[in-house]
Amino acid sequence: MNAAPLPYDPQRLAHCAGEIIVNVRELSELGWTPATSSNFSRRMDAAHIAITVSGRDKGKLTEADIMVVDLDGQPVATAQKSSAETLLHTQLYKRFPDIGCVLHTHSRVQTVASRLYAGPGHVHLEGYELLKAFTGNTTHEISVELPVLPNSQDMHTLAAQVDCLLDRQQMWGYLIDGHGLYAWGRDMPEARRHLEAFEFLLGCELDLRRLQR
Ligand SMILES: CSC[C@@H](O)[C@@H](O)C(=O)COP(=O)(O)O
Ligand SMILES: [Zn+2]
Repeated sequence: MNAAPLPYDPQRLAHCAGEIIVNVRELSELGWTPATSSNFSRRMDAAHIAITVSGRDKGKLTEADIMVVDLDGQPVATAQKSSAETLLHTQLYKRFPDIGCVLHTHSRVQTVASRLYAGPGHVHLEGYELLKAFTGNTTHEISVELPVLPNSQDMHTLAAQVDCLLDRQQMWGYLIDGHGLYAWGRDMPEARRHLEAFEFLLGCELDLRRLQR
């Protein structure tokens, strides 16, 4: 008996999975995905998202660790369990049709910064040449407020907080207190550039705080 045809293009899944695997291996080598933390996704088409399976070692991903969900986060043609934080990915894809990639990491710099700036609720980034790494910015003479949200194990609570922020401002990422960073872009290179820029700028802010004490 023939199996039912897949509702997505398997070659597109292979392409997206390959992109996730290669990039996440590099991020893991930097120490940004400790202890199976972090999750990653890529838009495949208008209705399907390739996303990491929950609980996998992100430094050792293979194609078997990437699955497909729909825009409501429901698994498609698989019994695997997607990331516990799937809703934080799908809310972005649903809301912004041009977002193509969402990256979430737990680096030490991101985690320490999230603790230090949870009180004010944002990290003020100003005067850095690297602010031009964020799409749309053409000068260092601007400021970017990176939001810091309270952590929660309830993804609906977190997603509601993110939605409130997205109603008010254009943004390329946010921190969650004691947790890590979400960053995104239209494709993998853009999302990765934003993620690396946040990591670098947060590292600068932490160094400045230490040196100015
Ligand atoms: C291993 S602790 C980190 C998790 O609780 C979570 O924050 C995380 O980033 C990974 O969850 P996952 O379900 O593997 O996508
Ligand atoms: Zn996480």
